Amino acid sequence: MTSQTIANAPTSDQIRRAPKVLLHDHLDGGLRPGTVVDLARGTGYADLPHTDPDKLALWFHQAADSGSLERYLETFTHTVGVMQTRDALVRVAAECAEDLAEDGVVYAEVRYAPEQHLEGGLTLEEVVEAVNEGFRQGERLARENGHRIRVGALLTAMRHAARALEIAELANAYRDQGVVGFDIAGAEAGHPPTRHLDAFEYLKRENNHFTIHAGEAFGLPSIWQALQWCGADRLGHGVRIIDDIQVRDDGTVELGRLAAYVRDKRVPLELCPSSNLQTGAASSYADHPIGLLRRLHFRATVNTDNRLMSHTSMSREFEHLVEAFGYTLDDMQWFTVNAMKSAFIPFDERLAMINDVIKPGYAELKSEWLFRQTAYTSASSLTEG
Ligand SMILES: O=c1[nH]cnc2c1ncn2[C@H]1C[C@H](O)[C@@H](CO)O1
Ligand SMILES: [Zn+2]
Repeated sequence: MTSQTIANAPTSDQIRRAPKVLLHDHLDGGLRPGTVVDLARGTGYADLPHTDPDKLALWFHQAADSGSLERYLETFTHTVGVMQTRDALVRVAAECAEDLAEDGVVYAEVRYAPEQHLEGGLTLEEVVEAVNEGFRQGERLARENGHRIRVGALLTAMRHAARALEIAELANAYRDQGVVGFDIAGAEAGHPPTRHLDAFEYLKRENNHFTIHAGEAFGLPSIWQALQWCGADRLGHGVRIIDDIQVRDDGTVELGRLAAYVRDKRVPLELCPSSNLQTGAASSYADHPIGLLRRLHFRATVNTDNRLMSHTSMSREFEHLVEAFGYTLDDMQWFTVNAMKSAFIPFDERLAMINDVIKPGYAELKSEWLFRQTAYTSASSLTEG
């Protein structure tokens, strides 16, 4: 790396303080390890592989590091297992909002599957209300600690199950009460999103928004179905769109019809680099398709997916990308504005976040960098003179 790129690289502290926007984060993939242990004790959940929080954190990370989406998803048995009571859901949601705010996230859409939290006798509505209460509590606590964050919920239906329409109706019912959209997740191979067309058609008739996990473990057909059959507003991951992009030896690039459609229509890609490394969708940060997709000006965004399983945060994701691609604060701002433009809240609110929070935040950090640069230049000219 040249001294120029080192001087331009944001520091860890700047990355953390930079305003960030997160569109793809699973509530049941982001618990604090200590909270999993506490909740298991409190609710009588006896199946945790460890009761020491550090050992448990390592277990989640290693077990998820399997190279297969199916095995990665098995680890959720334990987090979902301890999220079956109202108090547990409120606590997990509040801590999620606090942790994201502490990490410099100013806007987040956090998803979870209500149908997976009914074992303790809660109704779907009670699940949504508990999580909403937790998010509001976390936003308040964050504000008391000097951070501002807004968190919206996405309701996920599991693609192997048959409750998508019911969950879509639930998302619509809570639309103006903290729920901003709908998603489907779960193992991709063998579970095409077209099985849930009734849910997507219902949401379209209601002028509502949805994203679909597609193009993660399975390639282009899954992305094509999500967009052209189901009408997804965004792609959860979508990273395999790279299979429709040809880079020739002379550096020229050719987009296939689907990749061209995704770029032309500005379809947001909710890219999750660390998660992709764990499930085998990419082999290293430096080889992750995000580098090419950013260069080609796709509507790429950076996301965490599952902070517990991937031992990550938004700041960590950006640190990896800064190291792999030499990204600067300008690149971070580009990804952040892309994400804010792609959020499911109304246009005027997205615009206000961009103009009043994101741009001023980056301008402030860049001005710090300018002063650092002046100090660096005058110090080196003194030594050289
Ligand atoms: O990366 C993912 N791909 C597909 N499904 C996922 C991913 N991460 C989490 N999930 C599943 C497991 C969770 O229990 C569910 C709802 O958050 O969504
Ligand atoms: Zn996901």
